[in-house]
Amino acid sequence: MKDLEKQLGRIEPLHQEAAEQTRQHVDQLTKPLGSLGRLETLAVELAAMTGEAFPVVSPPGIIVFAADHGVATEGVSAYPQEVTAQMLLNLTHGGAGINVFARQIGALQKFVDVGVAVEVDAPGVCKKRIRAASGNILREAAMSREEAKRSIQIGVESAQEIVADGAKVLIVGEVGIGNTTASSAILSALTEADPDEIVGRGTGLTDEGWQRKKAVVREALALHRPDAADPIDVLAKVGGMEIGAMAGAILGAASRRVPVLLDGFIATVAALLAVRLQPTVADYLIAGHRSQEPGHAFVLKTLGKEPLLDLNLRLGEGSGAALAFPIIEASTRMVREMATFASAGVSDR
Ligand SMILES: Cc1cc2ncn([C@H]3O[C@H](COP(=O)(O)O)[C@@H](O)[C@H]3O)c2cc1C
Ligand SMILES: O=C(O)c1cccnc1
Repeated sequence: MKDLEKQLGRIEPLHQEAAEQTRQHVDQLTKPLGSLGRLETLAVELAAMTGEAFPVVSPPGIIVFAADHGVATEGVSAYPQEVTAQMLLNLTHGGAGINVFARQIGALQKFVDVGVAVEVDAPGVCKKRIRAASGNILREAAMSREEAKRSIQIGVESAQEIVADGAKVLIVGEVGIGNTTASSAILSALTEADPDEIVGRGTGLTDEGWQRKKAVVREALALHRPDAADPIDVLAKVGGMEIGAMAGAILGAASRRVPVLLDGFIATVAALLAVRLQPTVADYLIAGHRSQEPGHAFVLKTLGKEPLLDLNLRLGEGSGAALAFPIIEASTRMVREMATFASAGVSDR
């Protein structure tokens, strides 16, 4: 995507010198060699991403993108479409799960409407509406190619804005009734995964609803035949605007050397889209948690990422990533605040 490259610039390779400096420093801290396990590798990864041997990850920035899905009328979600707009309003009032966890970690928060069916009039909503809900993928494309590109562009810009506001790590989240259906279709299209293996119950479908959802994904893929080698085609035909925006935001953060802490199934499918658009973005991703949605384990494996937490969550909104944030913050505090054997006068081996 040429315009995207122009807008992003290059996503820089990892900073090996900073990583090496951190690795050496971690080995001088007052603890048995390697005893802080994954925290140690995380600290080194964060140095490689940011280019700083003593990285800072606070404050994190959380962007929640909201959009509706035409396919929601096909009985693929346990909840009705109007919940998307209602949850967007709830987010601006600070009452959603992600608001609570965002406050807990002192995060900057941004809520972006990229295509909710009914416009929400609230001062906290950033209005970047592409259209009122995507098309029903059982009958038509989710959106045009131009609209898909626009969703990515909005994501890039939103990330650049929150980074300019001071965010040191990016978390992307979403609300959009029906978006686990769209994410499953994207994942199947990009990886040829069998819908039976990756389609889950989303918000809590009954057995019957779950079977219907699998059939919907299968039929939508058979109708549109998205081109796996063309991520924009996949996004346009079976995706969603908030998923495109999340992919764009992930690219936008990485282009500023800002690490991305991934949430659940939907956010991680967006990350896979981003990786297919620009493979180097993979170096800037940390998996926050593993969601209950079966496709999440699959997409994490495809990306080669091991999640920090496994708490049986299935909420989305960025919630699992926000809950994982204190772990990455701990890794940076370890580097910055622990004494070394030399400074503390503790005997080395
Ligand atoms: C009250 C409520 C709050 C939510 N917050 C996130 N989601 C999550 O559930 C939806 C996806 O699941 P499905 O594909 O089954 O519709 C998305 O809105 C997602 O963000 C919610 C869902 C509900 C009902
Ligand atoms: O894993 C997720 O992100 C998820 C799962 C179910 C419903 N909403 C989000």
